[in-house]
Amino acid sequence: MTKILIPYYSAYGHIYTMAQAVAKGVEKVEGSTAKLVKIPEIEVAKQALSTQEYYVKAQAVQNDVPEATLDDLDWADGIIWGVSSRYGLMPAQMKQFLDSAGGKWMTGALEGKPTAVFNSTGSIHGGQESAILTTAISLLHFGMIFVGLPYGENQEQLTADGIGGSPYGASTVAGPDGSLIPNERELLMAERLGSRVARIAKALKSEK
Ligand SMILES: Cc1cc2nc3c(=O)[nH]c(=O)nc-3n(C[C@H](O)[C@H](O)[C@H](O)COP(=O)(O)O)c2cc1C
Repeated sequence: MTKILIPYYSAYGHIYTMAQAVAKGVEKVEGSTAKLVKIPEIEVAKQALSTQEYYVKAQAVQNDVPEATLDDLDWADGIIWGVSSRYGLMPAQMKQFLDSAGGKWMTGALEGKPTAVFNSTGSIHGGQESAILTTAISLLHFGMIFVGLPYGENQEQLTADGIGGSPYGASTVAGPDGSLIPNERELLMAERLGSRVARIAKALKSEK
């Protein structure tokens, strides 16, 4: 069985919806299984956001998703990270989790595992590419093999419409007020990203 972990942080639910599409893509690859885990909330954000009805509702929907642990990283043959943009970068929640994984970096536990990133922003030019590419820097420090989302498999990218998706990874535009939901084309690209990582993880595993 090829095991693909999908650790994500989603304050308002868009990344969670994308994560489900990524998982669907993983499971389309024969012999692959996907596990969704949410990155733990940080105290300062909990205090700031728990008064927002929209945040509370989105968290309730994710109640049954287990929290990510460092052991999950060992379990996985491939890891696809769900990272929304915070000032053009990954959220502090995700950075804190990665920082807590220093032991995995030291032992090289993640070296050679394929990895990818999907994203959500408020606005079209709010930093989808910057958040994905800067997250890739950390993943390369862990020795992971970064997997993108090629045009050849994702013709939806060849558009001037205000949708997500780039050669760097799948993404969605949530809208400045968060009122948009991931559209069909964005979900399809997220699915294909899941399949691509699963296929690569399966091939790498068979070589061991
Ligand atoms: C502190 C903070 C910083 C943000 N920074 C950006 C940003 O740089 N660019 C952008 O387009 N959206 C930004 N947003 C909007 C989020 O990216 C958007 O709410 C998120 O993609 C929605 O995903 P979620 O529903 O999974 O939380 C920011 C939101 C917050 C709360």
